Amino acid sequence: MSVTFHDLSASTELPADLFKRTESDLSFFVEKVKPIIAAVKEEGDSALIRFAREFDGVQPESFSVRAEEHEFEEAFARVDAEVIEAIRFSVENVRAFHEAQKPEEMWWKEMRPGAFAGDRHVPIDAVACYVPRGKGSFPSVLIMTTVPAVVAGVPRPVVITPPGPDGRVDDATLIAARLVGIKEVYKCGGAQGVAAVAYGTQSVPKCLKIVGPGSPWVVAAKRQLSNLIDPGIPAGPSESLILADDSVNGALAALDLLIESEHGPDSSAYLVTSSRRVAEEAIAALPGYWDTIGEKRAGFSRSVLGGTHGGVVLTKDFATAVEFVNQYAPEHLEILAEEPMAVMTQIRNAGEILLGEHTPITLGNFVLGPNAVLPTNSAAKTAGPLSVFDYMKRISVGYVTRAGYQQLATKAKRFAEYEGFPGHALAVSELRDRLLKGENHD
Ligand SMILES: NC(=O)c1ccc[n+]([C@@H]2O[C@H](COP(=O)([O-])OP(=O)(O)OC[C@H]3O[C@@H](n4cnc5c(N)ncnc54)[C@H](O)[C@@H]3O)[C@@H](O)[C@H]2O)c1
Ligand SMILES: N[C@H](CO)Cc1c[nH]c[nH+]1
Ligand SMILES: [Zn+2]
Repeated sequence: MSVTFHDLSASTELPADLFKRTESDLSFFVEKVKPIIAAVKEEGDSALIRFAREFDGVQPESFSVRAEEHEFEEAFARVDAEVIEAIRFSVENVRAFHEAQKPEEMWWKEMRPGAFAGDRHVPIDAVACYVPRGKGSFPSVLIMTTVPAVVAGVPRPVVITPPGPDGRVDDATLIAARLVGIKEVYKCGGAQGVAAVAYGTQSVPKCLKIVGPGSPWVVAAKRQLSNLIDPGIPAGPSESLILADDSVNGALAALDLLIESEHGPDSSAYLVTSSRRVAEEAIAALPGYWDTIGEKRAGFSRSVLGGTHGGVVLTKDFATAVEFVNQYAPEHLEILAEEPMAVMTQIRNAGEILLGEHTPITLGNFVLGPNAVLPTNSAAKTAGPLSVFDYMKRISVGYVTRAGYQQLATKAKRFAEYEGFPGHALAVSELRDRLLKGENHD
């Protein structure tokens, strides 16, 4: 399969079809997850075990829904020391980034003399972090979803993730959990995992919110259960745009186009450029890269870049390329340009922006520090990356002193009378002063 080439060089029109993702239509999955959710609600753990056998191919007779202490210890013995070191390195950077992002516990402002108002930032009691494991294993997603939970001070952060056929959690995912300080890891994924944390089962605690990316099964279940559990920012199949100007080596742009296109056939990835040379060099380079990355991942990348959700887009001019990015609102945006910082200031919609040829998306996915769980399917038009704020809520606080009271009461009484609330008005009338002095209402 060759790369899909969208030659828009003769027009400034941007066809709406190019902005569609596989997530755009979830109706098939929404219907299919209904009986799975109902079974978990009804049967709890026994449904989780049945689905783990059916969807994840779990073989062993004995299967614990919660990962046990010995499984963490065995994971450390089985994983290469350099991988453990890379996990440690990532945890340090991701923690430092989110600590810098964490808001003050409280802020106050004197609104008028003697009248104070502010916000408290309070962690959410119990948050579930979804770590996918279908087309790969994702210790990096464990880091991205749990580190901000710990930094925010969530009392009960829990991880859910599908088991492998051996009935175990991926080893590096368990190691990452231990290094972050997560104690509860449950072996359930897909729609059944989302239902487990929405309803609670014999083993799995009911949580207030779920964060983390997942397959359409996960996304559909989150939508279905959004009245029971806060589904967090939408994070579905990975997607990227590489925006390149004429200063760029097209073969380098193609290299970075590989990154998110190898996630799965449901991903989306485009190189967007106003340079015909860059477009042609990229198209020429990709088959050689596919030959080096193994059949499974090359197959995914080929189907994305040769299909209807990816490829190379050649625009009339660079301003139109920038406009394409803003309309698409990608999860990951990489800018390869002579002046990437200047181009960045023209971008209004993207989950993350990675600048220049030494900042490939791979660094952001794993080790740089910002969160790599980002809004997909154009949600970056209104939402940002996963952050400590997703694990906290604000509580507004007000305090008015005796000296500050009268000015506010006079104004509030006018509102109360206009809006037709006599009780509100009475509460700020002279009656209050009399009651405060110990007199009675008569
Ligand atoms: N946005 C991000 O930050 C980010 C990060 C990593 C991965 N991703 C995306 O997350 C997704 C991960 O998907 P995945 O498949 O690898 O893992 P996943 O864990 O999300 O999905 C696998 C689960 O889906 C369920 N499932 C599979 N087939 C089913 C069927 N026929 N019926 C019912 N349930 C079924 C099973 O429970 C299985 O355990 C990918 O699309 C990837 O692009 C996104
Ligand atoms: N690309 C994903 C976020 O969209 C993050 C990731 C993890 N592993 C590989 N990639
Ligand atoms: Zn990735």
